[in-house]
Order: sequence, then C-alpha cells, then structure tokens
Amino acid sequence: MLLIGLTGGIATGKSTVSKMLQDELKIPVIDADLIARQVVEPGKPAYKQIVQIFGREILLPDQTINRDALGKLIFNDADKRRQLNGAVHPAVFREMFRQILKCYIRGERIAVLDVPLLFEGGQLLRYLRRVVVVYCDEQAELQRLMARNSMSEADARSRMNAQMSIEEKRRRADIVIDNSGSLEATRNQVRAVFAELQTLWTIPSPAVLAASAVAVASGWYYFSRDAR
Ligand SMILES: CC(C)(COP(=O)(O)OP(=O)(O)OC[C@H]1O[C@@H](n2cnc3c(N)ncnc32)[C@H](O)[C@@H]1O)[C@@H](O)C(=O)NCCC(=O)NCCS
Ligand SMILES: Nc1ncnc2c1ncn2[C@@H]1O[C@H](COP(=O)(O)OP(=O)(O)OP(=O)(O)O)[C@@H](O)[C@H]1O
Repeated sequence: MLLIGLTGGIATGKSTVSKMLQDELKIPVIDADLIARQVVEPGKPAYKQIVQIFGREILLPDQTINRDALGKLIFNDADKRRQLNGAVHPAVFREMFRQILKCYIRGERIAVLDVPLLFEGGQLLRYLRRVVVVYCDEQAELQRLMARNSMSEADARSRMNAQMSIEEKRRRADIVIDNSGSLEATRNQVRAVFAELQTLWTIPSPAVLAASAVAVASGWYYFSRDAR
C-alpha cells in the first residue's frame, strides 16, 4: 500500500485538500487533527495526563477540555507545548498505525496521512513514499487563520510561530500543491498529483506479501491489546 503524507502550515488548506481526496477521489485519509481530538475525550489516558499537567482549570463545566484556553497556554509557551505534545502524540501515533493497518487489511492501494506536524515530529517520514505540502504564502496563511478562527493577528502569529515556516515545509516537500488561488485551481492540482502518485503502486511480490502478512499479524496483535 502506498502511504502518502499530506502536510502544510496552519490554515494553508490541508483539510480542504483532504476533503477533495475523500469526497471526490475516494482516497482514504487518516487525519491526525481529528484523532488528536478523539484521544483527549474524557476518561481517555491522554485526557487524564492533560488534567494532571494543566489542572482541572483547563476543563469546561461538562468536563471536556477547554481547547481555547489550552491553545492560549501552549501556543505562547514552548515548554507547555512540549508537555502537551508528550501527553497526546503517542496516543495519536498508535491510533494512526491502527487505521493504517485497517486500510491495508481492506486492500486499499493508497492511503494519505494528513499530519500538520509531519516535518516537526519526523518519526512518520520513513513510512511515506512521498510528502505533499499544501502551500499558500505566509500573508494568505495569516489572513485565512484570522478569518477562520476569528482570531487577533497576535494570536494567529503565535500559532504560526509554533510550527516550522511554510516556506521551509515547501522546500522539504516532494510535491507542492499551491493553494494560493481558487479552489478550482487547487482541485485541478490535486487530481493531477494523485493521478501521478497512484501510478507508483505496483503488484507486491510474494516475498513482500509474506513479510506484510507477518507485519499485519503482529501489528494487529499489538494494536488490539487496547481492546482486550
Ligand atoms: C492546543 C489545542 C487544544 C488547540 O485546539 P484547537 O481546536 O484550537 O485547534 P486544532 O486542534 O483544530 O488545531 C489547529 C492547528 O493547530 C496546529 N497545532 C495543533 N497543535 C499544535 C502543536 N502542538 N504544535 C504546533 N502546532 C499545533 C496544527 O496546525 C493544527 O492543524 C489542540 O491543537 C491540541 O490538542 N494540540 C496538541 C495535539 C497536536 O499536536 N495536534 C496536532 C496534530 S497531532
Ligand atoms: N483556495 C482557497 N481560497 C480561499 N480560502 C481558502 C482556500 N483554501 C482554503 N481556504 C480557507 O482557509 C481556511 C483554512 O483552510 P483549511 O481549514 O483547509 O486549512 P488547514 O491547513 O486544514 O488548517 P489547520 O492547520 O488549522 O488544520 C478555511 O477557512 C478555508 O475555507
């Protein structure tokens, strides 16, 4: 199965491209932001760790995490951000690998990992055949973030500064989708890029199939331990 990384800056258009892939091209997308929300639901191990680190003041009256308040804390403080990442990221990786395994077992030829911090974390890169970066220039990124989140310029800049710059991500990309123009222009690039990427898939040799069967069996054992 071809694993393709999808990343970009904050608000440069990953979700927009991801939706096109899923709705129009029927390509499965494993979404790290979505998983990062699921693993911090009340009662989950990462939730308990967050409460331990940041205290009950970080909870809303219904006991869910106050994301606005947590965002204000961590996007202005690199130490707190590291602590939050340490609580959340291992659970996100685990769930991503479980979903990759499910795609593989379903017989998918391609799956996309939508991961905002793909380059910053670095651990997933070795599993990816190609990395696609969704780009728009920093000024557009800032404007889109402020508009989407009804956010001040200072808050938007601190969120952008918590990540590698979009220019650096563009330099590290295998493929760039320029989302500075219209959605139609982006859609055309998405179709062309993924038509090309799908040609990288080849029929696996018997040796690869055997090795995959062992990997799937041991992965399945590992990831299903949570459910036991
Ligand atoms: C701080 C939190 C509560 C803010 O929640 P909020 O709903 O406002 O934002 P959301 O989760 O939709 O994230 C929006 C974007 O912020 C950026 N971002 C999120 N977390 C981080 C981080 N730790 N470091 C740098 N950028 C980040 C990403 O580009 C992401 O796409 C939340 O982002 C969080 O729990 N972050 C830690 C987990 C994480 O690293 N998620 C990113 C994918 S694994
Ligand atoms: N080509 C475009 N032209 C104008 N606005 C756009 C374009 N693409 C996306 N947007 C808008 O920019 C905002 C950010 O897009 P999107 O949510 O897809 O970014 P993202 O990279 O997934 O963000 P995040 O990093 O926060 O997850 C949204 O409000 C979206 O509607």
